[in-house]
Amino acid sequence: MTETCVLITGGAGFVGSHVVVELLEAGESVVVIDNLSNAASDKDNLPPAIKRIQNIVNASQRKRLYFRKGSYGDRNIMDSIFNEFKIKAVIHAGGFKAVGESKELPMKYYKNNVKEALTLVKAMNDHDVKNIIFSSSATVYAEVPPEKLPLTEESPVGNCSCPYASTKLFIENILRDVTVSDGQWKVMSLRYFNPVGAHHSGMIGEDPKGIPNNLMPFIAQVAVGRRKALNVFGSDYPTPDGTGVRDYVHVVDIAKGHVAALKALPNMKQGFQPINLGSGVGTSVLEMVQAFERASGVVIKTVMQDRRPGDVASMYCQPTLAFEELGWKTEKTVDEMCEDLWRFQNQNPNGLHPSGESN
Ligand SMILES: NC(=O)c1ccc[n+]([C@@H]2O[C@H](COP(=O)([O-])OP(=O)(O)OC[C@H]3O[C@@H](n4cnc5c(N)ncnc54)[C@H](O)[C@@H]3O)[C@@H](O)[C@H]2O)c1
Ligand SMILES: CC(=O)N[C@H]1[C@@H](OP(=O)(O)OP(=O)(O)OC[C@H]2O[C@@H](n3ccc(=O)[nH]c3=O)[C@H](O)[C@@H]2O)O[C@H](CO)[C@H](O)[C@@H]1O
Repeated sequence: MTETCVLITGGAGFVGSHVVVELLEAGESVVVIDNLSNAASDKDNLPPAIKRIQNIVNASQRKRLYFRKGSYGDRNIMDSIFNEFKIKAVIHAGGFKAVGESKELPMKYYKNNVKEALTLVKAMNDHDVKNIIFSSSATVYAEVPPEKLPLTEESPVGNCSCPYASTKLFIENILRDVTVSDGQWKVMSLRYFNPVGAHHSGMIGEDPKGIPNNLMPFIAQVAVGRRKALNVFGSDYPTPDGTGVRDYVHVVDIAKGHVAALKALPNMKQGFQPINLGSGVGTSVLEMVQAFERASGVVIKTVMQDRRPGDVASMYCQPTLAFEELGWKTEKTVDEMCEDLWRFQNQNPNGLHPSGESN
């Protein structure tokens, strides 16, 4: 009999790998499609992230995990997956996400994130798979004055600060339009705020290529001795300590949000639903540094710098809709985010690359 599975694109990546663990633990069978464009690979073509997931979960859960190497934009591979398995829903976590690179190479982002996603959606439609959970981002929100915080799903979107952000909004709009044209489609667009941390086991976590752009991987690499000091981008923001404030959320909480979304999908009142995944609490750069120092026992050297172009002073969400619609709220604290990230960084000072080198 054909096995019923959840298909996840980008399942070897940071968020995707944590989602896969939570899905398996929730009893789902899971097919991962990833082209390993931003995930470590091994000679046998089974990426280290997938091997490590196999070690985290138990034997019966391991049997329910399948990996296919390829692009979600490759119609032949997608057809073969939809023919081989009965896919009950797709979690679309694959794609490119580097803000700076997207400004230098916008076409690369529009092709991979938007054009290839069209192929995925068309393949789903042709195989009558009409349930999708999309990895969207808080970056779709337009900048608002501080008095308009927290951001709700009704807050204005658009005016995107970079091509990456535009691709996320394009995909949301495509999916929304598809639900309007065909009432059988159910789409949940999960707008992540700042996912950080790692799995409690220390086996999987964020494995950025080159110099990290984001705060927490950078702090972790300073702590482990790979970088000399953290550049704090801006100390004159209108925030309590002058540094930027964000809504950090543990990646395992984010992953659990996908399991909750999967359960809620069949009972959705409307075809398209954006949902914020955040804690609702803002934490400053210096507060994150202090939390990481507590978790690691390492003093993080900081150097105050000018503001990073495109950054906002403060950004955090109102997460009440996630609780109403999904019964989801964050459970893990900033200290747990730092403790788990530190465990992962300590156990894997050079990331997940099998040769031990940074990828
Ligand atoms: N991590 C964040 O801070 C964050 C915040 C908001 C939204 N998101 C979104 O969440 C998703 C996952 O982010 P992440 O942090 O896990 O990134 P990631 O780069 O670690 O994971 C993405 C995965 O997708 C794969 N991929 C890329 N293009 C592909 C293609 N055409 N076919 C198959 N696989 C492909 C990559 O190899 C990688 O393993 C992305 O869509 C990202 O835009 C991430
Ligand atoms: C402009 C930009 O890149 N935006 C992306 C970044 O948002 P964010 O800017 O929210 O996340 P981030 O981790 O890059 O930065 C968080 C905070 O730390 C500050 N900071 C960051 C790095 C550093 O070396 N020093 C430092 O001070 C930064 O100015 C901000 O105040 O990540 C998000 C995912 O989590 C989304 O992908 C955003 O699109």
